Amino acid sequence: MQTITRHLFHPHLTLRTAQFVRKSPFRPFFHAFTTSATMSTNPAAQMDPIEEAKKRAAYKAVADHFNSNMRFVGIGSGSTIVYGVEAIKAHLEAHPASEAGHMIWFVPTGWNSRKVIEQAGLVPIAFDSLPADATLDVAFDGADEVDAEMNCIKGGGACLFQEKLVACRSKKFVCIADYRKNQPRLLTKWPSIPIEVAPIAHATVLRELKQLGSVNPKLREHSLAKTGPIQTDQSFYIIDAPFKQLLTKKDVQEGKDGSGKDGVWSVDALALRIKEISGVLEVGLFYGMNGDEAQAAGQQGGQKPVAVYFGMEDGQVHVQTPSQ
Ligand SMILES: O=C[C@H](O)[C@H](O)[C@H](O)COP(=O)(O)O
Repeated sequence: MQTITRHLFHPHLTLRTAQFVRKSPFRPFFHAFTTSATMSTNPAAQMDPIEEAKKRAAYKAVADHFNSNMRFVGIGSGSTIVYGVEAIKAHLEAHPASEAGHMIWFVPTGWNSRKVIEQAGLVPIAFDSLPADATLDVAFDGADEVDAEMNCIKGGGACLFQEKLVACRSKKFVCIADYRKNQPRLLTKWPSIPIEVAPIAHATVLRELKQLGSVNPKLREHSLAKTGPIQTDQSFYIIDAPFKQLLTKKDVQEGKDGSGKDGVWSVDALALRIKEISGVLEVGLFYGMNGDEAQAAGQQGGQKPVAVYFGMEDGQVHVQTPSQ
């Protein structure tokens, strides 16, 4: 963890890191890094309870879903996944993959994710360098909010497009989060849906989102306004679109209308509708099938996690699976 923190404050990265920290959705990333640094340099210091919750969840998720025989492992983005990489590194120190006669390639979901992989001494492989027939054994990633049906909002750190590519190329996406993310419906505590858009199309996408019922969707900008919009790893923009709380499948089965009337949408209907807008690269709603369901249907992987590990306030880890 010390090396990760040192790397983030390396002079070459100062500007990018500072930009990363300033805007609010990225602050938790910075918080995790600084808190972790405090933890590792001052053993007497108390760890932030939220960071403790993330760490416990990450270690349990890795213990349950990672092993040294794996070949390709996806690594998501954000403050929580840092603990997942820490847990993987610890596992590999005790059970080296070389003893199993091979190496493990770690597939990042963006620039920051790749740096976390590298600083842990693990070996990254770019998504587009994967062998054509390779399916990832597992992908670990965080989320901004998770509903009762394990739909997720992602993209608070602007990495949703590559995260979705990696999740859909993995046998299973395992989500790691703290208790604040565990909500009955999406958009309960997390305020908006991140949407990655082509810069030239941002104004028309904003207009269409308003027509779909989004109240005051905004282009995500650096807090220093003159530095302009945040750019993703694809050099695209992010729009944060608030909507009314999203209905689950169960809500719809019980007769609620999630077709967009009066701005009330179900997760699936809204995700599909937003994806239809010209200029949208990807929407930060992870929904539909999980990896197990996708493989049973002859596909590679799914957007939804097969399990969500929530670090709870009481020190426990709650594991949510589709059967619950
Ligand atoms: O774009 C960022 C990703 O979707 C993150 O996985 C998500 O924002 C959760 O981040 P954190 O672990 O920092 O809460």
